[in-house]
Amino acid sequence: MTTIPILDYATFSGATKQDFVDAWGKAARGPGFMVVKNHGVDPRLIESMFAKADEFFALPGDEKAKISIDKSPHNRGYAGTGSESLDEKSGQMDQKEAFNMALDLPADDPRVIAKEPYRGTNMWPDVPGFKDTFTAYFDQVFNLGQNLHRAIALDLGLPEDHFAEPFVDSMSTLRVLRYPPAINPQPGEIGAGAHTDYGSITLLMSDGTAGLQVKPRDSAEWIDVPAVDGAFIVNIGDLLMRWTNDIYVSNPHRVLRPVKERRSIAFFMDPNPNALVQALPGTGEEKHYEPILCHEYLTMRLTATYSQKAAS
Ligand SMILES: O=C(O)CCC(=O)C(=O)O
Ligand SMILES: [Fe+2]
Repeated sequence: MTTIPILDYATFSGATKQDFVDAWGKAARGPGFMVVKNHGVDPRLIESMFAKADEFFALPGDEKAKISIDKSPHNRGYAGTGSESLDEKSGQMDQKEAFNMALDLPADDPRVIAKEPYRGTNMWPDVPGFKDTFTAYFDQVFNLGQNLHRAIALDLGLPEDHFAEPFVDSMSTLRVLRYPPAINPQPGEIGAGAHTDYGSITLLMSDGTAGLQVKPRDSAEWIDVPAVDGAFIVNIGDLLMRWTNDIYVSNPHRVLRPVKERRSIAFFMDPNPNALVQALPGTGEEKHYEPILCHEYLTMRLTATYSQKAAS
């Protein structure tokens, strides 16, 4: 039976640094999911994130619709309940609402003017302190993610700063999610359909309400991902699986419809849109994937997620 390991980030220094790297490597090759505690992200900031997300989700529908993701070519803004299907084959729309933000570039940035993929400005709701809280959280979690990529590099026998460059001006996305409670949930009813994440790693903070499950590729069973108070759930995404030529595993996961409201904060750590993701040195002679640009891969996956709406 697969278990989701708990890693202590405080050990990633000094005499115990290699222990953390080894624990990371084992988790990344196995379930592809781990709990990371003592991560250094300010607990008061996490609390503020949930508070600001609650204020936002409580706004009237027409207020949230003003910043609809449909108006953004850059995957930003508000996605309403029933607008996404992470499991395109299920025929079910996800029962969740969400708000996304990413690197904010001014309208006169040459990359915005040139209409480079995923380069643009955020759409903010009219909630006092929302932008500052989200921006501060984005920065702290991105910093943690960069440090975790140092552990990844060491585990793969690469220079510790190997991943610094591909994450300059990254297209990482911060997303808050709210799953409304099911009045009378039926077996198999989902909040978020089975899927793998698209990027490098995801750092997820939940409010502790159960529902997230993972199905390791070698398992027929869905396993509950434990909610450890204040800790991040970190999982491997598809681009890191491609980068490591399948040494690391990006595993399918889903969220069951909760009986009480559930909120989570996902930080999808994705490289620079123009980063070329191809098998890293030392990951084997036989290449399992064609090299792909980060933005090409993301567009392919996001199009599938939203296409159900057009079809329905
Ligand atoms: O809300 C969660 O716990 C997980 C959400 C998720 O897997 C996703 O948005 O990719
Ligand atoms: Fe996910």
